Amino acid sequence: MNLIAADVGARLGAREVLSGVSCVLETGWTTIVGPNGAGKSTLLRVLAGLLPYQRGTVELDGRPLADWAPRERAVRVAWLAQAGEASADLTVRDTVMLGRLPHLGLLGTAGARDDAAVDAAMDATECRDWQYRRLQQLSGGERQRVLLARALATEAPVLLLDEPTTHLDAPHQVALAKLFRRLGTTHTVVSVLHDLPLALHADRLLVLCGGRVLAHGSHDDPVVHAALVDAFGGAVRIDRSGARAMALPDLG
Ligand SMILES: Nc1ncnc2c1ncn2[C@@H]1O[C@H](COP(=O)(O)OP(=O)(O)OP(=O)(O)O)[C@@H](O)[C@H]1O
Repeated sequence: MNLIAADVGARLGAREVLSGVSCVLETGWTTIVGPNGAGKSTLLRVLAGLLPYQRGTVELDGRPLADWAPRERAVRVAWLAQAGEASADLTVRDTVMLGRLPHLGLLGTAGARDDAAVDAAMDATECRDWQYRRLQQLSGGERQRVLLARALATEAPVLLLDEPTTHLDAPHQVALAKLFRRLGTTHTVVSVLHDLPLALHADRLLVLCGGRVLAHGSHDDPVVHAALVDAFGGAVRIDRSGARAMALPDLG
């Protein structure tokens, strides 16, 4: 399932935050990178149908996003917010079960299918061991893994994840990158990441700066590397000496 943005322009207040953004997001793991304020979260919110835009079109599987009924869209597009909201009083399991809401009927009764999806999502982010603890009893990184599990529990074919690795330690960041790579073989995974070394493991990078797409392509594309250096004003250098390019801070 793909998401296609064509010439999207979006304003927040009086500011034009996205200008002429076009991109095709399809099966695979794409990471959006760019400096603070580049418009990454705004683009993700537009793609999720959470923010109206003033120009252009966004289509999910060939149909304008706005034409999808909210529940139809919610079972196809999962969303993880940058600072995800969750009730501190809920248990981990109940929080992850909220990801099943778009699937539940009018009575809202979860069945075996929902339980299985919740178990699989908790296993994927390693939070099943504390499924009966409340969110208020978790650390920042543990909470983040629960919120990611909530998004995964939707079993949506399109995952839009705003800074999913926030608060995570190195082993869990690596585990997530592996998960996204694996999911990317069947799903459309779009993440916003600030961690460039990790971002370069995505199948494709979308470099955003000043609300415009500077480049969109493979992690080994020199045009993408040049756009990264451009976007970060030379604070980043790309080392292409190894089997896979690395983005490194350039301290001069
Ligand atoms: N409610 C708002 N009203 C006006 N401008 C806003 C509003 N929210 C965000 N902006 C501006 O829109 C621009 C894009 O914001 P956005 O959150 O999309 O950036 P980002 O690339 O995700 O940044 P970061 O890396 O800091 O998370 C920023 O310049 C920001 O100041």
